[in-house]
Amino acid sequence: MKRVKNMDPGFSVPSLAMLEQERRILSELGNDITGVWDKNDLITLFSKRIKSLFYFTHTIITLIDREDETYAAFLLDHESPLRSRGDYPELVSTHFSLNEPFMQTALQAAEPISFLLEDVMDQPQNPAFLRANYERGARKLLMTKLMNAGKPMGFIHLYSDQPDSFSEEFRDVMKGIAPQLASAVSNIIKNEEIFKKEQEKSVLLDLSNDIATVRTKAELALAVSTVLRKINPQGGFVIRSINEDGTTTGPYVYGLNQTNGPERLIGSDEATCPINDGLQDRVLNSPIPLLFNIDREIQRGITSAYLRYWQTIGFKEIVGIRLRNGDTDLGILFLDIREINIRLLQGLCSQVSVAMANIIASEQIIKKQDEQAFLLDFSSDIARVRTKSDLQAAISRVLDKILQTKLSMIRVIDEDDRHLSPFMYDEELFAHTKAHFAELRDNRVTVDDVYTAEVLSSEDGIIFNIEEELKSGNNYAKLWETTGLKNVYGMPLRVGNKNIGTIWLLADRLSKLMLKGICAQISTAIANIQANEKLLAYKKQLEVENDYLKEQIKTIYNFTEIIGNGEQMQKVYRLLSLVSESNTTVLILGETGTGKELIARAIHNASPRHQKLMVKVNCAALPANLIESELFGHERGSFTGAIDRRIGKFELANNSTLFLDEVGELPPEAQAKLLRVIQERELERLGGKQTIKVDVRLIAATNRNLEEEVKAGRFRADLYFRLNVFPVSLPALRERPEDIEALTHFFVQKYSRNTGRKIRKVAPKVLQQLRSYTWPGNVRELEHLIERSILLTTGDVLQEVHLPQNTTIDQPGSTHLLNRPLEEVERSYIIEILKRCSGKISGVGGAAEILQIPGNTLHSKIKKLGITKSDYFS
Ligand SMILES: Nc1ncnc2c1ncn2[C@@H]1O[C@H](COP(=O)(O)OP(=O)(O)OP(=O)(O)O)[C@@H](O)[C@H]1O
Repeated sequence: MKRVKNMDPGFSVPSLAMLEQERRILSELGNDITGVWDKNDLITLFSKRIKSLFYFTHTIITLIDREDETYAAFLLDHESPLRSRGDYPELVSTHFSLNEPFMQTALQAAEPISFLLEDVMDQPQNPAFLRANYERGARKLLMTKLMNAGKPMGFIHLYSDQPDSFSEEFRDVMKGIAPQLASAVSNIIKNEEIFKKEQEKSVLLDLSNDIATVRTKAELALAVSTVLRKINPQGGFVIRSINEDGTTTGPYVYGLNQTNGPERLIGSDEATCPINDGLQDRVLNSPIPLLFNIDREIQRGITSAYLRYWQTIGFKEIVGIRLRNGDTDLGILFLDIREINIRLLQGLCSQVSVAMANIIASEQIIKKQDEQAFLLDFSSDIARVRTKSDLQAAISRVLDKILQTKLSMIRVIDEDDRHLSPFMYDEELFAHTKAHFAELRDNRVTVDDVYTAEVLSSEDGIIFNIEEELKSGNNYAKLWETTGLKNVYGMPLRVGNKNIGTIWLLADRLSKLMLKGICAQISTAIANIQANEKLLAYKKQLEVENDYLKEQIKTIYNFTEIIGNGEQMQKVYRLLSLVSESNTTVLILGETGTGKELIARAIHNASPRHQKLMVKVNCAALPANLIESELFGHERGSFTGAIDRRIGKFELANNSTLFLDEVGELPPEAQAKLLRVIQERELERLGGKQTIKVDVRLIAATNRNLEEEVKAGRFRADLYFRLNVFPVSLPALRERPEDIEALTHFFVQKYSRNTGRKIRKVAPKVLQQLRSYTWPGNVRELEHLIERSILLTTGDVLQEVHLPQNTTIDQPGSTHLLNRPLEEVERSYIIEILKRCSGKISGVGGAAEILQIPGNTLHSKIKKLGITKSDYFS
């Protein structure tokens, strides 16, 4: 509706009625405008009323931003011809500088001022919207300043496609209604602010209602999604929480809209990113929300996987704001929104933070409860453990199957408090690197070893990151790497305050509480196993001692009763009283059957060690290949036939006396070992690695002339000197005939008692016979003779003894064998065979082989029959 007056400048005098109408319209407009609170209302009202009076094509209201000296569109006309332009959104969102010539002119003008677009649009600094309007047909622009509290707050721009538009009258009208327009704009701004605040309040209030009931992550995700929908219905969000390690973050909860595609990052491995990635750290350090352009951040070189993922799902700009509870950073809320409303976001974040802290706290409580329940289960499993295999089973059940944790190695500290021996490990785990594993396993690790020392001295163990250990050249790391797990947990095993070993577990993650609990349980189990093993060893030792004792009781009569008070034996007694109480090594020399063992027992019984059993080893009675095992013991599997661990006689005699009978018969290797044990007072079992300290008193005996044996090279001189510390020589029976009577009476009594006979006397003739015999088998021979004779005696007097005829012994092949006792025949026959074998008893071509009896049996027979070397070497 073009106004006639404007269309025809010549028609200058308006009719009264027209003026009236104009005044009425303007006054109505003024009244109506002051009541406007909404942007659309204002522009509609303005266009409706003014366009019926004056001609213009479209309008726009801009507002000045004093802070950054700019102005930007505030109120747009729906009829603007610019709307069809591609750059329209940019034009209406651009903040133009106030300091360009066009705007400066408009600002300085006291009254509405018009411009011909042609004149101003191409001036270099002038705003782009001038040319844009021109291109859409506008020719003239009228700028009317809107004032608020004496300062310009903005402009109403009116455009016309007629270069002669905007008459003086129109400018007067605009000047007249400018204050009302300004106050309407102020109202709208205020109204918008109030509305915005109300909206914020209602958003936060709704959120706080929702948040109050949040207990789980899913509920938190829902609450944040709901609030976000109000702020930006299209946007998604991700909350990344700070992991336990304090250096990385991972996705915590998220809400991505439908267009954002699959949420594949969540829970996947790459989702964990370092905090210091150049973006997350910036957000965490900023008290206000930060807006990021994702493409730009990636161009800047930030490589974190979440950023690339967001790019692929179409996020363009992201606002990041830190989530904190008190002084503790919890994580970051990333929102897919373009506009930052600091107050709203801060309100949102503080509520989310509280909810998140609550969820984390309740998750921790649940986790702790789960862990405690788990440890309780484990502890009841462990309580049943008695053996290593029980423990291995319990560990594999719990660690492997439930915690995805592998046992690399348990080492326990040896008795020497210095070395650590492998106690348990999972060989399967290193199946591909068997050789390397075996090499490291067999290393004699000590408590001073770098990693072991570090672990043993730590309070709660050390976590070794395998990747970092590889870089730093840790030799074990190459082995660990093959398992594909990330960390090694080296933990001390302790019972009370005492370190008992180390445990090395492989896992990606383990909680401290669990680790401590598991290690405490395993420590107890190991201590129990060790105690149990000790108990079994004691039991075994007791059994061995017991067997030994039983065996000894069969052969031992009355140790303290040594018969014979003659001059020769008195000398012996004097020596015994000198040496018994000390720990000195005694070497007892004497022919066979002179009572060397008896004297050895007498020394032991008179020594402070008498509470414990004296242990005897007959060095002649054992095959050479078993002597070492007999003396020093062996570990299981140390040689063929060693099916069980065995304690040697040396260990058995710990804190007691070891009697080495027939020491002259020891083979050379055994002599060397014996020497070492005597020198060092410690030994190693065959096939064993551990050294065992022993406190043993040695008594050795031999019927050989050891000096000659040394000279002949059959006996080590150094061993001889070690044994010959305190020699005691026992007289042959023929050298002490004065004792024969007492010995005879002693044996008569003993065997009468044993056989139930009542022989009270020995005929003088018999005593005479006994005294005149040469006794090659010494006291033993006398004892056996009396035993035999008693069986043949019928009355209560021993009237007859059957002494061997020395002259006939040497002729066993003769007819004299007839009419002789079986034992004598046996004796003569054995001597004959021994002569033929040049004294060789066992082995190929030995007497035992010819006689077809075991070597040990032949030894016993030789002893029993009183056969000496002089019998067959003469
Ligand atoms: N003085 C003694 N009083 C009582 N019995 C004795 C005496 N001397 C030896 N005997 C007895 O003689 C037997 C042989 O003694 P013993 O075994 O001690 O001799 P030995 O010298 O060790 O013999 P061998 O060298 O053959 O091993 C034993 O039964 C022992 O009790």
